[in-house]
Amino acid sequence: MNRAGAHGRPVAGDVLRLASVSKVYDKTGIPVTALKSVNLSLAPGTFTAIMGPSGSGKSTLLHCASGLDQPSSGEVYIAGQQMTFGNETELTRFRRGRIGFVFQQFNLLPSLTVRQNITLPSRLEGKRVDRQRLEAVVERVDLLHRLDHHPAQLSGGEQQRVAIARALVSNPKIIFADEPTGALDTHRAAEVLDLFDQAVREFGQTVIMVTHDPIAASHADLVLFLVDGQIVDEMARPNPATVAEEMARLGEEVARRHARSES
Ligand SMILES: Nc1ncnc2c1ncn2[C@@H]1O[C@H](COP(=O)(O)OP(=O)(O)OP(=O)(O)O)[C@@H](O)[C@H]1O
Repeated sequence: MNRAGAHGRPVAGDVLRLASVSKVYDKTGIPVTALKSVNLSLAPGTFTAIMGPSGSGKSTLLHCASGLDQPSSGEVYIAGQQMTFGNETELTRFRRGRIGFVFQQFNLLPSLTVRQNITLPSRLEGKRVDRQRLEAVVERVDLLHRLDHHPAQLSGGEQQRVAIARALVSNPKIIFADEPTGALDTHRAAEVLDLFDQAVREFGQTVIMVTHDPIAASHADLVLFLVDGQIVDEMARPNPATVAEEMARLGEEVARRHARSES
């Protein structure tokens, strides 16, 4: 069980806590339950991967935990502060400074330089960018020589490193990464995963990442496995072979379950 255990008991100092978070999509009149009373707690300075078969609720979990979407019920806490799902302005304010994002498609602004992209969230907040932090982060992602370039002049891997620097520079409580290596070749993917490792070890960052890739997941301290909207298993000290095996096992279990419900 993850740190909160089956009952979602709070653990002092958690960076992320989900208490009985459920999500039902009901726009079309046919309700789809994507998350079923999920409890989860993450300690600071940890790297967690979320895996599961297609449609198991990984993206929904990431979106509800990061305030990109609103749970149907349950509570989300970031560093002890409850996320209030009032209006978009309130949520944006809550996320700023607390939450960093890294997406599969990088989401950089093409008209801005690398430096401007990295510092944009702080500038939107009206905060001065800490020069020392900026330098340390840019050096760590090895982009010092590219600060005045535009995203179109960079490779995919370099663009993702800009996105990671952007997420790191404001020193958020937690970084949510959605398939961050999905658009990269193996070599670039490894570089990006090493950066997450270093962000956790050197900067004490907390990272939670959705991935389909057992190799990417094996960089995490802990892998959580989702099936039908529930965390059904977890694996500490994962390696690519054990993660792939577990995914195969869960895939077979889901296929059997669906075959039974159809017969
Ligand atoms: N906006 C929506 N409206 C209705 N149903 C949705 C919506 N978004 C997701 N779902 C459903 O919720 C369930 C979980 O979806 P989710 O995208 O979270 O899964 P996932 O594990 O991230 O899938 P994948 O690995 O294929 O990206 C699925 O059954 C999906 O069809």
